[in-house]
Amino acid sequence: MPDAPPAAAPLLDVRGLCFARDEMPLFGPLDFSVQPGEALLVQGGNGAGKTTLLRVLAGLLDGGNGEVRLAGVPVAAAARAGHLAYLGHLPGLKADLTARENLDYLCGLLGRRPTLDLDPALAIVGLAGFDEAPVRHLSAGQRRRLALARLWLSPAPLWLLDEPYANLDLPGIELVNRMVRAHLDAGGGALVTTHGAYAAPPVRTRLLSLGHQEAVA
Ligand SMILES: Nc1ncnc2c1ncn2[C@@H]1O[C@H](COP(=O)(O)OP(=O)(O)OP(=O)(O)O)[C@@H](O)[C@H]1O
Repeated sequence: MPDAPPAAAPLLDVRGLCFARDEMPLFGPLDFSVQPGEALLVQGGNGAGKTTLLRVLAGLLDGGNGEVRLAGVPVAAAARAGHLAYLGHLPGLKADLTARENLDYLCGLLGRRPTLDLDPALAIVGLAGFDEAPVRHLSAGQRRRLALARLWLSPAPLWLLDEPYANLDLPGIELVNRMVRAHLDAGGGALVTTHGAYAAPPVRTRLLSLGHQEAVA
């Protein structure tokens, strides 16, 4: 009988991840993984460490101890940006560049799905017609939508989404949910932080409350 094919490595596998600030432990040790097709919801109150966790995972913040594997391979913090897509509180856009120039710049820096172009991505997030607008003229929600266009263009299978619903109207919340669902259907995975007080993606989701993890679906 032929051997069963090896199981795919998790998109993200975290072992013994701890973080302390000024020698005060904030979280950990944490052990969790994200499989292809799965979202992990990171919950906790204000100041619990959700943003810190995502920034440590994205390699934007030093000081985390433990092992982080991406698709089965240990990846040092400094090398992680090219392997995942991070959507933070601040959209990471350049205010003086136009919406389209920002996408062009970020895709040049971080890569782009070859099957997708910038204009369709702008249209998907509801920014058709805003391509030549400088980002400083966009509202907070429009900037968040532009950051979502960048996310949609990213070739990275793992998304780290910090409060992705912030500043979005109801259609924007539904847009995030559609994007997450499509990304997971295509074999991607996501970590999504939320206070739990409002929207969460309607997808196969496990829950990570900082300090303990439980299956909810
Ligand atoms: N740059 C910083 N310097 C010092 N302490 C910080 C810094 N950033 C965050 N903290 C502290 O670290 C803790 C965790 O902050 P973090 O932003 O990760 O929490 P959070 O769970 O994302 O909170 P919220 O739900 O309010 O966004 C908080 O006590 C915060 O005050």
